[in-house]
Amino acid sequence: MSAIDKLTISLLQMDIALGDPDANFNRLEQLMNEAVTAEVKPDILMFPEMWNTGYALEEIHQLADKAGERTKAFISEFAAKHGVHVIAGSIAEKQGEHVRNTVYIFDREGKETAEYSKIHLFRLMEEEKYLTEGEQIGSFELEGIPAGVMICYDIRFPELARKLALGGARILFVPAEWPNPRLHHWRTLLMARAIENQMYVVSCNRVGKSGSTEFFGHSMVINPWGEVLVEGGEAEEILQATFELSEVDQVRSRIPIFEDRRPQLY
Ligand SMILES: NC(=O)CCC(=O)C(=O)O
Repeated sequence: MSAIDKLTISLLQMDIALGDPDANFNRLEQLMNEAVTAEVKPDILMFPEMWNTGYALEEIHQLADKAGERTKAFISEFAAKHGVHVIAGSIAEKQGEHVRNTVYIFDREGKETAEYSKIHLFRLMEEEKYLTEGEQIGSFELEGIPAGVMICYDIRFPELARKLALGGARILFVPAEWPNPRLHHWRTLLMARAIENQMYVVSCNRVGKSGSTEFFGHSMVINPWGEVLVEGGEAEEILQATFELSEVDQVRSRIPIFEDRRPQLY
């Protein structure tokens, strides 16, 4: 059993201004202030992929946050002030000569506890031409709960989700910028990752347009049985779900796939 059982998460399904970090920081701050109020106090906030710049890849080396300093200061202060965990979407982060697509995780005290850089770069959006891939998987603990994080295209690689699950993950977080016309893939892959690994899958996708590319939202929280607890529409919104980690144990003991695996054969 995990340290705490019940968690409430708020997903900030936002539009992203292409190549305009100031506008994106301002919009995100407004949404964060709407998401955490005296009446509503989620345990976790989560944002979409590359929310600081969008896919402004040709200018990404100028626009990326240097060592993530601006993002880290901003999120850390908010997390500590409101006592909330933050899965800070991902940002374009500059480290020396390299720009990576990186997610930072903050705890309720505002301390950064983990980071993960996308390991599978998406050629259809030319990420591999401008970005450097990460070299480590995204395993971490959130208040004693083993968890994992993958970014967008990563969900097409079931081996990665399985590795995180075998490492103990009970929740998988997926920030994304997943566009039309692949809604069917988005929903199916997220549900598959939840069902096959019997864990919660929590995804936050952006909305809006970038040139001719349209992003459809449909952020989702899916339980370990594969049921969708909440799903966004196609406009900006804050989605919320409350779930119990003990459901992971219930599903895993009902159909014990982790005991029945035959990895010696495959
Ligand atoms: N930002 C991304 O990784 C997009 C992935 C995507 O659209 C896909 O179909 O895969």
